[in-house]
Formats: sequence, C-alpha cells, structure tokens
Amino acid sequence: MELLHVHIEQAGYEERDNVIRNVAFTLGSGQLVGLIGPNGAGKSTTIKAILGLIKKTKGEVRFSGPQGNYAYIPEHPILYEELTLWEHLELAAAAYGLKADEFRERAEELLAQFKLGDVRHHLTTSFSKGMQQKVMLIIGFLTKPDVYIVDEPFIGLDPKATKELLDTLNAERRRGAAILMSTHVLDTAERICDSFVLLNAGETVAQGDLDQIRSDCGMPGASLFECFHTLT
Ligand SMILES: Nc1ncnc2c1ncn2[C@@H]1O[C@H](COP(=O)(O)OP(=O)(O)OP(=O)(O)O)[C@@H](O)[C@H]1O
Repeated sequence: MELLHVHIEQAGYEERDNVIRNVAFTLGSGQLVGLIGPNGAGKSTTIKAILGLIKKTKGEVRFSGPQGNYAYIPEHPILYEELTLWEHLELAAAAYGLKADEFRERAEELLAQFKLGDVRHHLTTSFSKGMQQKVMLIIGFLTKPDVYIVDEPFIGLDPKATKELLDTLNAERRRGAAILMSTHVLDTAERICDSFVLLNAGETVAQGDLDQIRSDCGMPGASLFECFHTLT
C-alpha cells in the first residue's frame, strides 16, 4: 500500500528557488528508503519540502495511509527548556490525541528500550546530546504514525542506542509503517534500506535498490559507498 507519494518539481529558498529539481519517489507500507547525498546535495531541503515548510515548492506531496499522518524526527533536538522528559511525552500524546492507557504503556516501553526511565522527571536541558536525541526518537515512536521522516538519526547515538533505534524501526516496518531516512552512514544504510534516493546538487543521480544503484553507476558488485563516490 502506498503511504507517501512525493514529486517535487522544484523547491528552494528566497535567494534560489531551484535548490531541488525533479525529485520523485514513493514510500510503501513496510519500506525503508534511504535519502543520501553529499553535504549540500539537498536532503534537508527535500525533507522540508515534504513537511510543507518551504513556501517555494512546486510539485505534489501526498500522505495516503490509513491515518494520513507522519512523525518527523529532526537531526537536532527541539526541546522545551522548562519541561521534563515525561512532560514532553505528555505534550506529544495530547497533541496526537493518544488515549491515557495507550500512552502510558507505549511511553514506559520506549523509556525502558532507550534507557531513559530513571531520568523521566528531569529537565531535558540537563541531558547529554545523545540523550536529547533519544528523547526526539521516543516522541516520534510514541505516536505510531503511518510514515516516519527521520533526518540523520545515527549521529550522537551510542552503539546500544543505535541498536534500539534499528530494532524499533524494524518493529514499526513490520507494523506497516514506511520510513524515509536521510543519512551519511552508508554502511548502515546499505544494510537496512530497501531502496535509495541518491541526490547530488539538487538532482536525483540514482534511485532504486542496491542493484539498480550499481547498474546506474556501472559497477556490479560495488558497495553503496563506492557507488556514492562514483556518482557524486
Ligand atoms: N535557509 C536556506 N537559505 C538559502 N539556501 C539554503 C538554505 N538552506 C540550505 N540552502 C542551500 O540549499 C542547498 C541544499 O542544502 P541542504 O541543507 O538541503 O543539503 P543537505 O543535503 O541536507 O546537506 P548536509 O548533508 O550538509 O546536511 C545548499 O546549497 C544550501 O546552501
């Protein structure tokens, strides 16, 4: 089942309205698609265009899942100074209209998974960078949306947290959610993604599963890392 359809003809900023040109892909139920490309290629701009945060966007973005919703997990934590971790979770639950018992069960499960149970009543400003990143993951996972849009989730996470993240993403895929994930961590992306959208200078230079990417760059048997270097 298709959950997200993206066709951005053009998106950009005040000074330059065509940072992204002709980026198109779909996300189906259970799919994990990696959005990759060098610094400045346009990954964040693509994500912002999908989220409707860029005024100068031409094209179409359609969330077509059963709930029609999504969770965005940003690269840099966005947290309220005056709220504890638990209050952040309550706020998210209220915003998404989660039922109280459903919220508590899901929150406890995620706090245990990401090892933040002991600090639930602490202000998130007292947390390390990695802990703050984990709070953003928990808030995203709390709402069980149709689609996840995750911007570079691996930076700053320790190996245990990375494993929890990968396990939770897999569980969400089994539930039927789709995931768009931008990342520079290509060996992990190669291992976990079903397919890729490889951007360079605002355009798609290769797209599809690893075999399609390999054939786009004429390197059968190459790693994603090697294809990336050839194509960008
Ligand atoms: N707010 C902005 N105003 C004007 N230009 C911008 C703005 N944000 C990004 N750009 C430009 O758009 C282009 C794409 O940037 P973008 O942040 O989408 O790249 P990225 O692929 O996410 O890079 P990175 O891997 O470094 O995060 C770059 O040339 C950048 O300079």
